[in-house]
Amino acid sequence: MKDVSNAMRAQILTAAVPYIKKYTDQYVVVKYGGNAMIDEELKKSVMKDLLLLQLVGVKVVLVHGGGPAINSTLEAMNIESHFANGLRVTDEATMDVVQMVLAGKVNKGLVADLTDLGGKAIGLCGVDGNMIQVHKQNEELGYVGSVDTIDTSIIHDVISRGYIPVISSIGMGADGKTYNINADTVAAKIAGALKAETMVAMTNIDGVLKDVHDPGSLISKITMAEADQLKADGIIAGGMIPKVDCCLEAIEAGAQKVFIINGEIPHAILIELLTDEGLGTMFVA
Ligand SMILES: Nc1ncnc2c1ncn2[C@@H]1O[C@H](COP(=O)(O)OP(=O)(O)O)[C@@H](O)[C@H]1O
Ligand SMILES: CC(=O)N[C@@H](CCC(=O)OP(=O)(O)O)C(=O)O
Repeated sequence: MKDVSNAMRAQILTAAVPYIKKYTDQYVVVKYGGNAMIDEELKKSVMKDLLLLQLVGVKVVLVHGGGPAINSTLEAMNIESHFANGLRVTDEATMDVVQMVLAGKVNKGLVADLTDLGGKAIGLCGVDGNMIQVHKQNEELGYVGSVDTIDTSIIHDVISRGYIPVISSIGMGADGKTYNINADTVAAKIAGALKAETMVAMTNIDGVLKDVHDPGSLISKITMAEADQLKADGIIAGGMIPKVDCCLEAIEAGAQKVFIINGEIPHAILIELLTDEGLGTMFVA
């Protein structure tokens, strides 16, 4: 019995070799957030997958959100949450909480998980090293930043030293203030700035669906024109709109492989990248 399972394990590992070769030395920007990040065990399993990718030579960049964690902290502090077009209206008090939760609790939690699993990770936000420079998107949204430039030098440094950069979506304004940015947007901008070949957005749904209530209606491959049509038809709605927009932006910036996958499926990222079996939605030009 033991021999059979060992043989099977070896078969699975060697079957991944041609896929691994495709990604070796390539940047893979992973956006991880939302509800897919809530389950602690699942989170550890995702971190293990990222470490495996790093071990086989992939330059992993982890960009994280944490919307649900911000919501629950705001609620505990009796601060109301408001959103406009999927973006959090961020006054000064809300910004303090966003920074505390994202750059503190969530970021350090992910770094701790990666470290505990034997990996090497450095937690950063866009304020560190003035990495993500922003301007105020508009007055109505308050401290929400629109990205002007990304300085990738610190990302290169961290990766060259063998660490996974773990980046939270907070930017630095020319006015000396810190700004809240949607984490999908940060992932797409970083993918563009790094000229990454691959971006993977992990969420809590299988990908883009023709009918949001029917998991069988998954669209495995979607072009930019098709995505625009589905948005116009109201089929891509809510939180999926900014996510799809960011995927399209990554494609426009030159990424070849852009996916939305369900982070709640165990080892979804390994299955998507290292097997023939496409799990989620792949974006193509
Ligand atoms: N056509 C669609 N296909 C899939 N999900 C959709 C679609 N339209 C709207 N959605 C919604 O978008 C949500 C994903 O966005 P969001 O919750 O903001 O993700 P995250 O928190 O991971 O960033 C899904 O859970 C789903 O409810
Ligand atoms: C401006 C804005 O909306 N920022 C987001 C940042 C976190 C995020 O994007 O988290 P998820 O990826 O988990 O949704 C927020 O405050 O919720």
